[in-house]
Amino acid sequence: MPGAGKTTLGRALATAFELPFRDLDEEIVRSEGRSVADVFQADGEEYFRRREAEVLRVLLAQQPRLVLATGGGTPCFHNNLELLLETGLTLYLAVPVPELVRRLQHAAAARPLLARLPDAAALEARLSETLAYRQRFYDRAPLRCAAPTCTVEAVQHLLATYQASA
Ligand SMILES: Nc1ncnc2c1ncn2[C@@H]1O[C@H](COP(=O)(O)OP(=O)(O)O)[C@@H](O)[C@H]1O
Ligand SMILES: O=C(O)C1=C[C@@H](OP(=O)(O)O)[C@@H](O)[C@H](O)C1
Ligand SMILES: [Mg+2]
Repeated sequence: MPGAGKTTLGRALATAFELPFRDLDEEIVRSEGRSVADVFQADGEEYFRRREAEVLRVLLAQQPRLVLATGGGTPCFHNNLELLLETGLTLYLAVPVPELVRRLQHAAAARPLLARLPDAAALEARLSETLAYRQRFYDRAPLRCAAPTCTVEAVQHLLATYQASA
């Protein structure tokens, strides 16, 4: 979900694992030469999702070993989840909606699907609806950590347990 901490934790995990880090939104921004908000505004969500799927495929083909922070919607469109499950190890950051609201209420403008909502109650309603639809995708990730313990150390522990059971 937006605000779950994918970009923040992904960067820290990449440092800890000494792997390159990429943020899919940043790759789209680089490829498009404009912000995510501008892409949504000028060309709409369908266009953004098409570019998101294309940029994801190019990135994974070019750089198979990396830590990748996706966007919150990435696994829910264009079979991206199947690709992510086949090519890598996916981690779902489960963060309760009220905590997402706390993190995003002053930063929603940069996230077009959450922009222009009148107040925190509307933001909470939008996030709850979005999560209710997306949960089925997020639950397919083999690794999951729940706030407030989505730390580098927690993920290292999760990975060790996962690898020991593989
Ligand atoms: N573990 C955390 N605890 C509290 N705030 C966090 C945490 N991780 C990220 N944040 C804050 O939440 C906001 C969204 O983080 P970000 O990494 O951009 O999330 P995402 O990429 O999932 O949308 C930022 O303001 C960030 O500083
Ligand atoms: O949840 C979503 O559909 C989106 C999340 C955003 O990324 P973050 O999850 O990093 O905010 C970005 O990809 C776009 O605004 C759409
Ligand atoms: Mg992000």
